[in-house]
Amino acid sequence: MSPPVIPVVLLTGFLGSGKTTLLNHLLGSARGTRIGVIVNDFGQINVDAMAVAGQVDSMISLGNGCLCCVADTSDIDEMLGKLAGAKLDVIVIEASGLADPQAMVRKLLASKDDRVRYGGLVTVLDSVEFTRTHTEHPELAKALKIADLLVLNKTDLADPAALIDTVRTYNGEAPIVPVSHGRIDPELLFDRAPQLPVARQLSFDDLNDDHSDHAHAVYDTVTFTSTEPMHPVLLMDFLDNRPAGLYRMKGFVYFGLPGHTDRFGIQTVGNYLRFHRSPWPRGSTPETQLVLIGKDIDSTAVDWLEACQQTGPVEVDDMLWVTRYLDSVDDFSVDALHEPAQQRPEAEEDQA
Ligand SMILES: Nc1nc2c(ncn2[C@@H]2O[C@H](COP(=O)(O)OP(=O)(O)OP(=O)(O)O)[C@@H](O)[C@H]2O)c(=O)[nH]1
Repeated sequence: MSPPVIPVVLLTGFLGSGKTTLLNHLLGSARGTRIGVIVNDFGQINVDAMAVAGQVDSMISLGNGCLCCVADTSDIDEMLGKLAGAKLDVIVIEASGLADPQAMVRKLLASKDDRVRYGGLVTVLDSVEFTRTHTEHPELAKALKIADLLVLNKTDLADPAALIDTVRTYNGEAPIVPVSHGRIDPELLFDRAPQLPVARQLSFDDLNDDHSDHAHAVYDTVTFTSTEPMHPVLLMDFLDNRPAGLYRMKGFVYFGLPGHTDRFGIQTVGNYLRFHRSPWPRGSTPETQLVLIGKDIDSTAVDWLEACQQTGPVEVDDMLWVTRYLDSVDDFSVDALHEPAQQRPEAEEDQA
C-alpha cells in the first residue's frame, strides 16, 4: 500500500502578524502528529529558524532566500522531497512576511512530487495593525482573498469584533478564527482531520491576478550585528524614536551588564515592543543580531545602532528602561536580572 499523500499547508501573513508564534503553537500541540517545516525567513539572520529549531523533527530553512522567488518548481520539489521521505503527516511552510502568496501557491500546485499535495493557505492577520497595514499595503489583499483559513491573531490586544466584517469583505468563504498567540486548534490543519476545511479550487484569476507587483520590491531589509554590548538607554532611545520607514525589527540584543550574561530577544511590530530574556546558547559568543524590515528605512539607521554601543560601564538601573518591556513579570525588577534566565527551549522564544 502506498503511503498517504502529505498535505502541504502554506502559512502566510504580513510582517509580525504572528506566523512563527502560530507555528510554534502547532509544533507544541501536535500530540504525535509528525510535522515537517520549511521556514522561509527573510534577511541575513535566521531568527525565526533559530526560534523553531529544537521543536521540529524535520526542518528545512531557506536562510536568506524566498520561496516565491525560487526559480522553478523543481527546487521546491527537491525541498518537499526531502521532507516527504521522512514519513510526515503534514508539511507546514512558513512564508516570509514579505512573500507573495499567489506565487507560492502556484509553485506548490505545480509540484510533480506525487507524495505531496497542496493543503491550503492559512493567512495570519494582526488585529492591532490590520487597518494600518492594509491601507498602506493594498497588495496584502491577495493573501486574504485566496486564503482557506483566516486567523485573526492578537485578540488579547484588540477586540476583533469590528474587524471580522471588514475581513469578510475580502473573502466571503474562508473561516475566520479569532485567537491570541496563534493558538488555533491544530485539528483545523491536521488529519486526524488533515487538511484545511480546505484547499478550495483556486481559479485561474485567483492565481494570476496582478502577480507582477511582487510584494518584496517595496521593502528593505537591513541587518545589524555587533559583538560590542549595546547601551540600554541609548538603544531604548533608538526604539522610542524609531527611524522613518521601519516597520518590523527582530533579533537578539547583547547588553554588557556586569554580573549577568543573558541575551534579550527583541520583537517590534509597528509601535509594539517586547523583550524576552533567555540564556545564550551554549558555546555561542554573545552578540547583537538585528533585522530591520520596512519601506525606505532611513539610511542612517545602522549608524544610529552603532552609536548605541556601550562606550563605558552600564549601571544596573539603566536596565529599567528595558525591563518594563520584558514578557515575564518575574523579570521586571532589575535585581531579577542577576538570576540567570530559565533554560527554555528556543522554540518558546516568540511565545508569550
Ligand atoms: N500580545 C500578543 N503578542 C503576540 C501575539 N502573537 C504574536 N505576538 C508577538 O508578536 C511578535 C511577532 O510575532 P511573530 O510570530 O514573530 O510574527 P511573524 O509573523 O512570524 O513575524 P515575521 O516573521 O517578521 O513576519 C512577537 O513578539 C510575538 O510574541 C498575540 O496574539 N498577542
